[in-house]
Amino acid sequence: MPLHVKAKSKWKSVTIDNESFQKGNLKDLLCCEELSSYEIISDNPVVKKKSNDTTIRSNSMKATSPSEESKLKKKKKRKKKKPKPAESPNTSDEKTDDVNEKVIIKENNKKKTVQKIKEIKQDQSKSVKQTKSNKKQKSGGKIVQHGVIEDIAKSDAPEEEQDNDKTKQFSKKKKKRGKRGKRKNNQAVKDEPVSKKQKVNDVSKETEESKDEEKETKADMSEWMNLYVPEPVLKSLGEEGFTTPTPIQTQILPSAIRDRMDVIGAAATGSGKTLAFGIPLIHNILAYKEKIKQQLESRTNGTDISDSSDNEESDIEDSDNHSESDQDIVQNEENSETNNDSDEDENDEETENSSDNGEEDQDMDYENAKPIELSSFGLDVTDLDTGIGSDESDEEFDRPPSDDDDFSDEEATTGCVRAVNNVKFPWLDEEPTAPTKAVKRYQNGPLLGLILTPTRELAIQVKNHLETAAKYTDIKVAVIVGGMASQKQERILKRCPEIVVATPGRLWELIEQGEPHLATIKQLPNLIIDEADRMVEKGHFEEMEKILELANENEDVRKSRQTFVFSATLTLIHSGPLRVMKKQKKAIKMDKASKLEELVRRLGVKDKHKVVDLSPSVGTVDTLTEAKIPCTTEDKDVYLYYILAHYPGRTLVFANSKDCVRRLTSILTLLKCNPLPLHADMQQRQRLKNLDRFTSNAKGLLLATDVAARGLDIPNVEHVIHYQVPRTSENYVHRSGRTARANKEGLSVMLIGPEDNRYYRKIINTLNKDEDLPMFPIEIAYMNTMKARVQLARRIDKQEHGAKKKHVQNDWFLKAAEEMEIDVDDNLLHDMGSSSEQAHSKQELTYMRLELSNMLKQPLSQRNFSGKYPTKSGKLVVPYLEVASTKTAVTTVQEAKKTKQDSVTLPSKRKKKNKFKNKQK
Ligand SMILES: Nc1ncnc2c1ncn2[C@@H]1O[C@H](COP(=O)(O)OP(=O)(O)OP(=O)(O)O)[C@@H](O)[C@H]1O
Repeated sequence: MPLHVKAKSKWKSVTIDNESFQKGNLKDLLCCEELSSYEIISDNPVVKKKSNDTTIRSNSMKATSPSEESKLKKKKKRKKKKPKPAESPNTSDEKTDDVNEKVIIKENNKKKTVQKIKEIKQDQSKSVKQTKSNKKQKSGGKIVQHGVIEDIAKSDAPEEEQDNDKTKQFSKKKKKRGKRGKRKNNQAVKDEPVSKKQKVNDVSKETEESKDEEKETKADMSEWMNLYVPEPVLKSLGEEGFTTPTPIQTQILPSAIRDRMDVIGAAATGSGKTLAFGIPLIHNILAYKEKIKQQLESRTNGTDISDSSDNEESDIEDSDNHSESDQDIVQNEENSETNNDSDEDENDEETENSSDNGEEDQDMDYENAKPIELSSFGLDVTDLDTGIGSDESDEEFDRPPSDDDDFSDEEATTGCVRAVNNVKFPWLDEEPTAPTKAVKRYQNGPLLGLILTPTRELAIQVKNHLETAAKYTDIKVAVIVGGMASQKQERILKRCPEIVVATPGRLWELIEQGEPHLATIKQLPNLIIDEADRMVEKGHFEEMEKILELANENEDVRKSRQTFVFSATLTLIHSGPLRVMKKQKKAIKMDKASKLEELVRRLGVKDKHKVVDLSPSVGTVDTLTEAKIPCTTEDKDVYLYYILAHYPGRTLVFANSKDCVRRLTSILTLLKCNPLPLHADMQQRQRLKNLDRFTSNAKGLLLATDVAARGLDIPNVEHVIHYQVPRTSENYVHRSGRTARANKEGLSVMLIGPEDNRYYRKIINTLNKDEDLPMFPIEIAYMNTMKARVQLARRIDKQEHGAKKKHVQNDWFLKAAEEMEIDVDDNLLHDMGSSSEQAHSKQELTYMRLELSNMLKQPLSQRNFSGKYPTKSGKLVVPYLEVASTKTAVTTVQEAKKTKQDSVTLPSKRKKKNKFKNKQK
């Protein structure tokens, strides 16, 4: 079959040294030219296939006569015919010589391709640059031949083409298949002719994959090795970059996993307590599941389960206890109702009737809205257009609750994706002939771990944390908290998650309703109480006590259960004022031991338990810088504004009441500080939305009550400001612990008004702070302008909020009267003033807003400015003073502290020097 070369670039002359001519080797040669880009064209339509624009170096002879051309072709043919025809698997007697030739060419090509791959693989270890230069150095002729043959081979065989396509598809799939697939694919690459480009691509893909694998294996996890961490958890820890266990994790894991002891853990905020209880929990569940699986297998094989389980080691004792419990579960569940409604419409909007207790976890009000993404909290909740930070944000606080307001569907991404039929657990009674059914049932097992937390946000966070740690297992984690429709949570529970993270109120509500999965709480093998000191506070969580009562009902179950009790302030002791102690001679001083004893008793912890107390003696971590600003109550707003304006890092401001948060939100919004409120009276989705916004903004400002004080792990919070001093030392520790987490620096500042003084003293005493906290340095130059702004903002807020409050109350009263069909005496309603008075008030507000807006455009300080120098344009240029400090707040406080220390020590040094001089005299 005639083949033609179609030039795609210009022929370039090639110089040949004279010696070659003299030897007579090139007597027929007229000229020598080189073609770097070309296309092979065959008369056969099937062979008409383009070569790639492979830029190659070639030595070509341009024949000037037909005889010379034919000679050249013959030469080429002879070269190509070298391989034995027998080597070709496709050779057939019926085929033409041309076809034979092509097959031979293909075989030849295959060999070269394989050789090439080997070469390229070897070259992988060298730099890319080197590889390129190596290729250039190779003989041009060889590469030409390779290129030609490759193209012919490709075009020649449609079947082959298909195979190649398959190979490509396969190579796409291989990524998913992992190692095994990759090995197979490599084989495929060897067997098939592949283009050079494809080869290089494949090899580079392979290298990328092996790099990924390396990354995975590269993380040195040796420090976790003696801590009995399950393999899949190690893998996810490695991925998270957690190569070193924190001290609390190192201390707790062996006792919890190897010795299966109950653990009471106290360690500083941000020290990794969640994983300290999370890893043992995951371990226990994996061990339990493995045991059940083995039992199932032995059942299906006709072996007696009890025999095999009796002979097991290590975990056996515990597992046996579990199986004992399981028997109970079976009995228990047999009596319970079977649910088969996993196909329910997931888009229902339901009314929520949370019964959660405590200031931190109250019922939410609801309203309709669009779904939004809450990345950091892993939730999809419905959106609100209230625009926090906007002038309308006040409405949010005053609006009466609406019935159809709720979390959107599946907002709490529980990670429970399996459809579940029922919560029955009768795998032990299953016929050995039905292994698949039994395995399915086994997957829908009882509740294996319950984690109780005081707030919804913390519960969601813990759930996310555990899901990450357990991502290479089949363990399902669900969150059950108030503020979500209980029907949806019931659906989540039907999927039988092994772990439930919950706030006590909603959990108890569902238990009371007889939710079948939660009914297995009576056989609960793992219980964790996070922030335990808060959870057991008197009258705080009534439901908590009821849950514990139920879980501890069966003494055998309680004894076989593993219980974890954690908090940063578990061992914090309040000494109390000495004069009171002296007066009440009989008063017993609460010490660590008695505090823990009380916890053990109330939570049903086993008598033999391990206490790990790594909490710092001063309550807070070393990396936390603390400071104070003593001031009048009135000036607190100004100082707060000052800190925010000077140090615009991510800041969390705590106030003692929801009303204070509301007021500050309004004022700081007017001052364009973009605050985000967070308190228990807000709708749950708005709470999460604000947390998410705060987390994603490096200069975010969150104004919160103590609902955000415990456990929240928001990355890189730079400052915590206590607008009001917390009433307990525990709250001070937890609030301050939102910054300076995981060995990072952070600042905690207390604004101390006259009403805060005694609480401040108490905190300093309880936390054994050996000295008064340093003053937070303030530059007086800015204060007057700041004060004027703040005062105006306060006036606006007062007028606006006052009118709004009256309006809402009147509306509510009128509505109630209408429902009761009674007339309302006008005297009972708030006087909103005449219409002209109302119009006047509105106008006044507009002026004030305008004035504030102008004020905010002015510089904060006009020092260095005499006001005498008009510019070319005739306007005065007010020098703009950069208000944001170039130093961090932490550095500012630390430097001020050092200067103060120096100034204290200096006079005494001077005195000494003087004494020395006097003596000399
Ligand atoms: N071994 C580890 N290596 C690195 N980071 C870790 C490790 N363990 C936990 N962390 C990270 O440290 C941070 C704090 O952990 P965690 O929230 O568990 O602290 P905590 O002790 O429970 O704090 P708090 O008392 O405030 O609740 C988290 O971001 C967590 O992912």
